[in-house]
Amino acid sequence: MSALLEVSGVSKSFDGFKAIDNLSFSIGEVELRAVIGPNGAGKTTFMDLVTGKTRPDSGTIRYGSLSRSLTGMSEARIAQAGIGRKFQKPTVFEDQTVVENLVMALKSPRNPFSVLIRRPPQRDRAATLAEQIGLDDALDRRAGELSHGQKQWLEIGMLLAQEPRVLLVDEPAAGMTTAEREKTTQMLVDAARTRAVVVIEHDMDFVRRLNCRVTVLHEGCVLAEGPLDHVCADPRVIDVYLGRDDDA
Ligand SMILES: Nc1ncnc2c1ncn2[C@@H]1O[C@H](COP(=O)(O)OP(=O)(O)OP(=O)(O)O)[C@@H](O)[C@H]1O
Repeated sequence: MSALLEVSGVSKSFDGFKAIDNLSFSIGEVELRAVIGPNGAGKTTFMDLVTGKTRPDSGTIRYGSLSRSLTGMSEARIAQAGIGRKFQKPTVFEDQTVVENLVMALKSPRNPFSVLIRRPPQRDRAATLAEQIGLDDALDRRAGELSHGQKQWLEIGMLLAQEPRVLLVDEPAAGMTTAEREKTTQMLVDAARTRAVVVIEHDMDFVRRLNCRVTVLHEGCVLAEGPLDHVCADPRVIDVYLGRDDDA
């Protein structure tokens, strides 16, 4: 499997504290990966480094066919290059409808007025995305009226509209009902059929349903990696993560 994203020997300290410590991590072109680990393990900082929000002190992050490292690029340029990120809190345009949100997010052309003049290809593409995220019966509803779970799906749809090659998703299941979690699992599994999807999650039932390779981070580096049952049986993982009631 060829790597789409390759993090090599990356370190990042905050005020002398090593949040990421010589981290090496790679993900394939088409892959679903869960990243788990105790609080403070460096999961969010890892995503901040990949998206350019935070600059590494050392190491390289290579992506796709780009010959240069992502580490010198701006956040906007990294996003344009095909790395999308979903934060924990949904950020949708509450006053716009579902279809308007999706049309605005479409890769090109980025023109909100196309919704008003109902340019068919864009509306059609938005409707297809709405179907993918289970909101096809809510196309003309204001995003502000949606439930928390539906807003999360809308944001996933808006990210998919950008046609990312890598999608980074931070704790998608937080605050969702069981039914919403199951739907979200399916959405991420489907999204990973054509791209790389990396999911940070604490909910182990959710991770189990993703049925994918798991990377366990601890103190800023990879503690274990492999199928969920394999990493869950690792005494080091039990010791630092699963065995601790406050983290599991
Ligand atoms: N901007 C920052 N300034 C100072 N310290 C930071 C900063 N960002 C992260 N850290 C520290 O780096 C460490 C790793 O934090 P990070 O948020 O990446 O962990 P995490 O694995 O995502 O944790 P959680 O599961 O609680 O979200 C923590 O000790 C955190 O306090």
